[in-house]
Amino acid sequence: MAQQPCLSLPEYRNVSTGNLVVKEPLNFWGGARVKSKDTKNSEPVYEPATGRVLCDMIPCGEEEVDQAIKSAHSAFLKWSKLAGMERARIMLEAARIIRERRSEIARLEVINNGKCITEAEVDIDVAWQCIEYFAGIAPTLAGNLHVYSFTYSGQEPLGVCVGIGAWNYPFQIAAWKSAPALACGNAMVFKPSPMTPVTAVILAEIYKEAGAPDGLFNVVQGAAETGTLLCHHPMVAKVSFTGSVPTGKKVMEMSAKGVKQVTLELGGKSPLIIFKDCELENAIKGALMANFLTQGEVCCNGTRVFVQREIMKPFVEEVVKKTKAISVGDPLLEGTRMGALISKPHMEKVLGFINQAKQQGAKVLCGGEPYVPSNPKLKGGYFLSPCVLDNCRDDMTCVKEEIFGPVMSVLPFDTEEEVVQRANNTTFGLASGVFTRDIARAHRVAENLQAGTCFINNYNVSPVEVPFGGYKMSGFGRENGMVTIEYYSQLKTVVVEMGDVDCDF
Ligand SMILES: NC(=O)C1=CN([C@@H]2O[C@H](COP(=O)(O)OP(=O)(O)OC[C@H]3O[C@@H](n4cnc5c(N)ncnc54)[C@H](O)[C@@H]3O)[C@@H](O)[C@H]2O)C=CC1
Ligand SMILES: C[N+](C)(C)CCCC(=O)O
Repeated sequence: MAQQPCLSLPEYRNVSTGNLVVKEPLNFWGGARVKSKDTKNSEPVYEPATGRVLCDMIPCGEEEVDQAIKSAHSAFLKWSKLAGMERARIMLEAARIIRERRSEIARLEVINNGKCITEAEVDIDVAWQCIEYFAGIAPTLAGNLHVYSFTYSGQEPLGVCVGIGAWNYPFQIAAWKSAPALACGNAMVFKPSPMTPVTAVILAEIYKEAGAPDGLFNVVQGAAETGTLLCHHPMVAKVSFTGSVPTGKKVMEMSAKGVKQVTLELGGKSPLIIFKDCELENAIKGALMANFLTQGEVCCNGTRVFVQREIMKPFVEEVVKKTKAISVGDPLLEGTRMGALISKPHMEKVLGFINQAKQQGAKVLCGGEPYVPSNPKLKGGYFLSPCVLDNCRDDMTCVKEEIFGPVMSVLPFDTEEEVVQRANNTTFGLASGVFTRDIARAHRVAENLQAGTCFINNYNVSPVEVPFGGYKMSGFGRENGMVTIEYYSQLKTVVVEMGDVDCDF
């Protein structure tokens, strides 16, 4: 096996856009970075802000996936026997190291993903908060004793869990999946998206440095083929997936063959409903937060913005003014508020949605075009000016399908009953939002919306203490919050007879 010791990584704290090349191996198992064996299927990974090759993603084959899973299994045997307090101590140390290396990890995330630095720093904070939160739960995972029937039940881990991640929150997704898994006593093999292979391996190094047994958190690189190998492997007990609906269905099918548990965190086309009695300035800020974080590449974004007709004009005027003022450019600069989309094909897909919207009668109020920053080193980057679409109708493609780009569709409505019905008229159900000063209306609308989250008078705030996940085709299972423990553990019931066996035979 081509194993290498933990490398001392270059100082990422000082890298700038356009000058980093990652050469270190990006897999991790057995407590060390591992070079992929077969380079023939390697794919270039691009820096979104420049279009330059950042590194090669060399997918893991069957033998390597097997090694990673076996490494996880041997760690699981040790880790699952530790007391919750001991697991917590190691996880808290991992959270502390992430905090210490925040700036360096955030910069790497920016270079690989294209999002702006202020957002990436928040993502890294959410990652260590998530690990800290689940570390806090680990010692509390005691069972229940039913004294008079003398039975007891307790939570046991599942075994080796697989995490499959998307490219929009690479480090944070790795933390959201590994923290509850490890807190419950499981081990994990994580496969990042082939487009963002760079930061998950740093999380693996951090867990090791914090004292985790070798093999506890492993990283295998690859795309669909490697993901398939993971889902089919007989030693895997669970798959937690973040990504698109079509791939989520495949993951579920493959997992069904081995009766593996599944968590699916899939796409969305979430509604944001703005009533005329709202505080308009906050509603406008909410609409921007609901659409333009991470260049609009966020699964829970509120991309269908329903605005009550009476306030449509002032809303649109101000939203367009603020959208035009978003500074797009070098994502590593403090002043930038929107970076580059993940890839050229993805940018073209988003532009295709905008063109189709125009053909179907939507009006582009601003943006929606490739943007070339003045800095020459960014001229090959995948930048797009943020876009607001007016004259939208519910039957348009831009209103029905997940675009995953900086495109807000604005739709007028008249009554609460009508808008709730239209908001629910989708196969997705990840998130939703409502702006109103009427507290009774806010709760009524939240109750009637078919979505896993409803934000009242804000959008896209997801503290790690609260569950996050979808209704309908946006998936099932939850991430974050106490409830996630249920998705990474199983219950053992022990029945104790205190007298003689009452036998019918
Ligand atoms: N819910 C969300 O947060 C996300 C939604 N999306 C949506 O999906 C679209 C396509 O993006 P992709 O990155 O191609 O998403 P995808 O769903 O194909 O990929 C997500 C992950 O699944 C892996 N994967 C792909 N095929 C697999 C298979 N057969 N078995 C196991 N794993 C497999 C990928 O390598 C990646 O790690 C986006 O344009 C967006 O609309 C994408 C990323 C995240
Ligand atoms: C961090 N947050 C809540 C804005 C989005 C996380 C979900 C995703 O992976 O898109």
